[in-house]
Amino acid sequence: MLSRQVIRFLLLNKCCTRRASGTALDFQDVPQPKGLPLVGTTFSLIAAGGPAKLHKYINGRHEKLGPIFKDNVGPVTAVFLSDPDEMRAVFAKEGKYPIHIKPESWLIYNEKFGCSRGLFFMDGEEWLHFRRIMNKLLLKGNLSWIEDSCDVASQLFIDTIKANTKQELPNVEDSLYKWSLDVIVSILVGKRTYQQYHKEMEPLVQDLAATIHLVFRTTSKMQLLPARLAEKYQLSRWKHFEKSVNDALGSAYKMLDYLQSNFGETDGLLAKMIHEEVPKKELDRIVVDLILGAGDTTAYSMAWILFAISKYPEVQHEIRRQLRSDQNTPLLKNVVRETLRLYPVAPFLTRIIPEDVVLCGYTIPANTLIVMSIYTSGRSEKYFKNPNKFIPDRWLRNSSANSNVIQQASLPFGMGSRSCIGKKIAETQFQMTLRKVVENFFVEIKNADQIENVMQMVSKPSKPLKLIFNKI
Ligand code: HEM
Repeated sequence: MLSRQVIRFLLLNKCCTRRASGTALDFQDVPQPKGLPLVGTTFSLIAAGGPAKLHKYINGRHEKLGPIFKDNVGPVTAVFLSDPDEMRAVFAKEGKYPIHIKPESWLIYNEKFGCSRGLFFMDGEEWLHFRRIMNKLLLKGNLSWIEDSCDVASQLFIDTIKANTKQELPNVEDSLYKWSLDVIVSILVGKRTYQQYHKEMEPLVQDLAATIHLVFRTTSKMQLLPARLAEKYQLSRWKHFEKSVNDALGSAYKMLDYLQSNFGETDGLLAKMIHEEVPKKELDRIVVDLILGAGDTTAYSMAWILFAISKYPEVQHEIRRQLRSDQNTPLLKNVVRETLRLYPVAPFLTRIIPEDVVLCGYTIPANTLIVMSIYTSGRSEKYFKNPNKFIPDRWLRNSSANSNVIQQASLPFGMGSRSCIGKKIAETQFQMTLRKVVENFFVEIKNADQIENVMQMVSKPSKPLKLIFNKI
């Protein structure tokens, strides 16, 4: 019998040969798991642990079927892809207005309440217009103002920890949600204003953190249900979801109104958007969605970073040692990269390509849903030596720890013109907070062995982390 690795090697080689000879196979030949018509493998997914295990379930499918397979997700046929080179081919064909899918429950909510939303929900010319403005403000040029804002917010987090040293930090998740919202509000109004007024804003930030935290729980509970039916029959899950979104949008708009009426003219993002003449209505939509988009992604990524450095204490010691001689040590950046490779909070990226595209040697018809398995590519043996090990130095140029690492094999923020607009904010806040944590504390974890990676809209630790911050 052929081993799994041999089968994978043959599949990969077959892809390359077909691509080189220019003879693509038909869509119907794309490998497919056995499943019931219509529901596809939904039942196998439930048996494998439900949506919480989706990334691992799809990873298992890739191990069996190779870098490409197709499967029914409910009534839709999707193509799953895990090879980084083939993903690059998808982004190369995504065109001027890349299309990604949005959670059905959110689309129904937006439709029901006539809710216009920010960048993630925009499409076509409208998306491109506002995306260009936001690229200029958040991804290009001098971004030292972002560092300044992250500095204030990460210091607030350190102060929270200082009040809880030598004992388990209670409600780590809540503290991290609060920290992620401190960052985004500080970005909106600028460092000086946030430094001066954060105490006054505290109840609003706490309220935001709580309501946004809840929305992600209720959205993930909608994952396996057909949202339209759940709404039509007013199932309790739908009702909880609808209420939580009302509350979260309500508190985000309340915060925005407060910031605009008091601090609209400061040196933060709000003032920069006004300067770029973003109309009030669109400014509100975009900013509210930045607030919502920042919450869970950064809170759980930071949780994974704390998990990683407490599980690998030698990494903590090394960061501290390197910081003494080089404040700009690449190790901070590489710890963040390595954490996001192993624990990407968004383990899948989606695209719908408006023309036929050849992937792994198969012709994929226009408008097919393509799901890129970032969790699987980030743990690919082809690109990462000892893929399941946490080795931050593998990202060093000319690293002996890993000579064949390539950027596109780990895409936590996506790729191309529709990649994450909050990437620089997130990277800056992680590095800055990590630096401050390591400079002030030695972090221990009491339950590392019990922590699994589960999906609840984003991938997160299965249990609250039991972290102890020892002052140094
Ligand atoms: C670890 C942190 C984060 C991760 C891993 C992450 C991941 C992603 C990914 C993968 C996408 C691309 C989706 C696609 O290609 O279709 C995306 C888009 C987006 N992200 Fe993030 N994100 C993070 C933090 C943030 C933050 C801090 C903000 C807000 C300040 C934010 C706001 C957005 C928005 C608005 C979009 C939609 C962009 C568009 O459609 O043009 N994200 N994010």
